[in-house]
Amino acid sequence: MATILVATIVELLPTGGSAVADTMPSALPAQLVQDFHAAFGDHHARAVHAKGIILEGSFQPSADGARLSAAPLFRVGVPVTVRFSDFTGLPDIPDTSNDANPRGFAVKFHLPGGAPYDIVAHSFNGFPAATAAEFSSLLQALARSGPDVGKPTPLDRFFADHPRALAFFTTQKPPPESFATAAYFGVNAFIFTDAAGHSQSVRYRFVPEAGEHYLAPNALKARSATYLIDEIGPRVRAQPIRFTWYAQLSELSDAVDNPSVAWPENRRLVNLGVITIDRLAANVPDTDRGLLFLPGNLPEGIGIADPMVTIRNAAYPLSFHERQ
Ligand code: HEM
Repeated sequence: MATILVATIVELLPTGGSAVADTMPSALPAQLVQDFHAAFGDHHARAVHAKGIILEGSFQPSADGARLSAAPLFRVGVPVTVRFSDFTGLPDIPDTSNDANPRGFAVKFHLPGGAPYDIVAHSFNGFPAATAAEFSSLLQALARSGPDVGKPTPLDRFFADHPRALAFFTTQKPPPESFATAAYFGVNAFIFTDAAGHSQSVRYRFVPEAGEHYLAPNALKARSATYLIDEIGPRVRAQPIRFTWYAQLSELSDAVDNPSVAWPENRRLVNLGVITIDRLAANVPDTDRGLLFLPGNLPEGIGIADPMVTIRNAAYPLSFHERQ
């Protein structure tokens, strides 16, 4: 049944992986959710980043954030809910697995008045595909490349034509010591508009106050399949976990619609403020099931620069409804 559905949707899709495809409100979001299921199985959980843990805290803005965007968020501290996660749609993926990279970091800012603002980031400064349509092709190649498939697999062929996808899967950092010791990247670009109406494209990054620490192979061997989930509770009870949130400012030559290319490291980073995580949430199935982070939930003063965000924003609720 699922195969027939996917085949039908594939016929409806525009061919190729152009940015134009990402602006179309086509069947692509539904296709992408099916692609995740084909690649990872459907476990009645998040289609991807299925394994995770929820914590609570607050955001305190910096003065520089308010200069860059008129968003009220940068004028007042607000509570946040965050969820750290492992990659793939496998709810029981071992935290020690390399396939669990990149790790996820999603933040929900509880703004005054109740309007939501969400950021959904991961621990790699880039993405394996330039557009959502290209990402769909990658997931389909992955799904068709099981251990019994002869070489070159569809994934090998995809990598041969898409070196950035190969780099994504082969240059991840080792598993982190803790979810609190990885840096996270927003990857897609957004537009900040200041009080005078001046606009600037930015990409987000979250830098851990505890420093970045990753596990050497020997140390990893001693860790359990749930070491990240087990570690974060005692850590946050002992002391708050902090991340500084930065906006990386684009320059004219930086593409805002291709998250597979990281912007040069010499681009200016503006400190937007600090996220302080100070307690575990009630990590019961109802809480996790009811939590939806939407990358297109934006406050006034922040807009979408990368069309991939629009497709993501349509795909996440489909997965959310499936897992109710
Ligand atoms: C076309 C590109 C993408 C698609 C189609 C996609 C799709 C999805 C879907 C369907 C979910 C599950 C939503 C839910 O059930 O609540 C999800 C979750 C997630 N995605 Fe994406 N995603 C894309 C790009 C990205 C990018 C660029 C990042 C990181 C920069 C990212 C990071 C995450 C994370 C961390 C979660 C877990 C959120 C949570 O904790 O609830 N995704 N994605």
